[in-house]
Amino acid sequence: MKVATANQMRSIDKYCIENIGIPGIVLMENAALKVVENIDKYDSFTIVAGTGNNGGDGLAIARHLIVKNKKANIYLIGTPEKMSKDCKINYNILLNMNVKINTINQGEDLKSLKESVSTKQVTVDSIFGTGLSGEVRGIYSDVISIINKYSSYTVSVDIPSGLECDTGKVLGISVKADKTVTFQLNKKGFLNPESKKYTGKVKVESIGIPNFVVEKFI
Ligand SMILES: NC(=O)C1=CN([C@@H]2O[C@H](COP(=O)(O)OP(=O)(O)OC[C@H]3O[C@@H](n4cnc5c(N)ncnc54)[C@H](O)[C@@H]3O)[C@@H](O)[C@H]2O)[C@H](O)CC1
Ligand SMILES: [K+]
Repeated sequence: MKVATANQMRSIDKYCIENIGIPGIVLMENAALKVVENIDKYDSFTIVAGTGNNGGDGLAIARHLIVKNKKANIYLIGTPEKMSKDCKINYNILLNMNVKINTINQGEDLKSLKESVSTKQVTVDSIFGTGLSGEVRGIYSDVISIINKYSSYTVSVDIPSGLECDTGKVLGISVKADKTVTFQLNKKGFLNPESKKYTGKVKVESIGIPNFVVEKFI
């Protein structure tokens, strides 16, 4: 099975968008729908989103769950100003749908997150993906601790947040997922036996990237 590094995934993404003309938001929507396919047998969710494209995936997942009349509590770590372009698109769609988005800035907000993670069936981890760089600290570390302590079933989007894509090493702290839905290709870090504690079962899902593009970079 082919495996990819973070840089290879970024190059594949870039080529799709710039040379083939598949907009990033289309890849993000495909990614979100594949995660929803893997979790839609459940009824209640806590979605924890960062401000990069991994977070954007999570916000799109939340939208599809809401449209399916599932109970979905959304928690955003970071400010809308920091959002990537495609994350912001999905954020604005939810605002236009009058969906409540809880922001986690300080300790007080963590109580609400703990309550949701403890009572909903599934926690969706869409904090960091291939863009994680450097140690996870502060509020991000607090959030991951809460997920690991109180979530009964955790699904990580693309990569458990806190796990380094290329090595499978934990950068300070990582989500311990029951399942990881990773996009298009398995990740090099998942070959590290130590990563199994954090990825749980790995499901590789195509997100509509043509094979010839993958073969160009892998
Ligand atoms: N072709 C594909 O595979 C697709 C993947 N998608 C998703 O996009 C992410 C990668 O998105 P990116 O914006 O590059 O990065 P992340 O969202 O993973 O995180 C970046 C985000 O986090 C901040 N950050 C990074 N390190 C730290 C840290 N140590 N502490 C705090 N904050 C940190 C950074 O500033 C950014 O804000 C990929 O994993 C997939 O989920 C696309 O959606 C579809 C195509
Ligand atoms: K993640």
